[in-house]
Amino acid sequence: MEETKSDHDAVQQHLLVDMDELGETKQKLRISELTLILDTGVPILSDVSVDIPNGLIVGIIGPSGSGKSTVLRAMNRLWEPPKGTVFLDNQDIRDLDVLSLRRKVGMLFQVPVLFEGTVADNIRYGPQLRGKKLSDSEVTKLLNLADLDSSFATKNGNELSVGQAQRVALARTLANDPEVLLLDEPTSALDPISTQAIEDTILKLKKTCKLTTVVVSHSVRQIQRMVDIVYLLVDGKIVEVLRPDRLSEANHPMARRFLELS
Ligand SMILES: Nc1ncnc2c1ncn2[C@@H]1O[C@H](COP(=O)(O)OP(=O)(O)OP(=O)(O)O)[C@@H](O)[C@H]1O
Repeated sequence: MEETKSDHDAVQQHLLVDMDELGETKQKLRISELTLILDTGVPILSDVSVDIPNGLIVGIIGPSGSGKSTVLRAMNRLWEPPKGTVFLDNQDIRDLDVLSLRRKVGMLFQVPVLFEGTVADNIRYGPQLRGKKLSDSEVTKLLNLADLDSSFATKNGNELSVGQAQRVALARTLANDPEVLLLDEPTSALDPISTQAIEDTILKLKKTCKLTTVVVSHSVRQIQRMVDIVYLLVDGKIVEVLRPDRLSEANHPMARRFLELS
């Protein structure tokens, strides 16, 4: 059945989240009625609206294939959303230079891919594109932020575990001084220790830098540990918006099933 504007409003009104209660009302990023229908006529996203308040961590969860990554990729134009659907600080991201958008809205993927060269080369890469050379102490600071010590700077990517490589990828993203961080199942390939290091870093960045973060995760536990607001996506539609401590109050049958099985 097609979702209408009033269905969307109903979802929003049903919110168990009071944005004022969360203390931040300014929207850093906003997705408004985003729809993707493939040429074959298959709908992938239907009228998806997501508010991402400044300085908070927003989670997007839902069954496999529900469209979570597509929503995330729209936020830094890895998938080009239609005009008038995604806004950063109230500016349509389609009107922004794509490279500067991706610097402001950094992304971390499920599996880290490091460039050839040392860890320090990787971390220096982004700033270098803008003509800035990070000093050794700046590289160390970024490594420390991602819970790695300075000895990693001279290592090569192929000497690292996946967990360490993911932390380097995080440090590399942070080197661009992003305003928003997009995390696409950032710890699903990692052991519990590396998972905790990534989660702790994100929580620290929220506290110290008020970094706005959007995380797609299959782990309900991770969502409960990290996020302020949870959007539940089912079959390309936002069906619930909840606080992480109130996930059990989800009404949508598919959302309930997903949460029970997770
Ligand atoms: N440009 C595209 N062309 C064809 N199919 C697409 C395109 N973009 C997304 N899809 C399809 O849309 C659906 C949603 O994909 P997406 O990766 O966003 O879901 P997901 O919720 O992140 O899934 P998972 O949890 O398994 O990673 C999938 O069936 C995918 O194959």
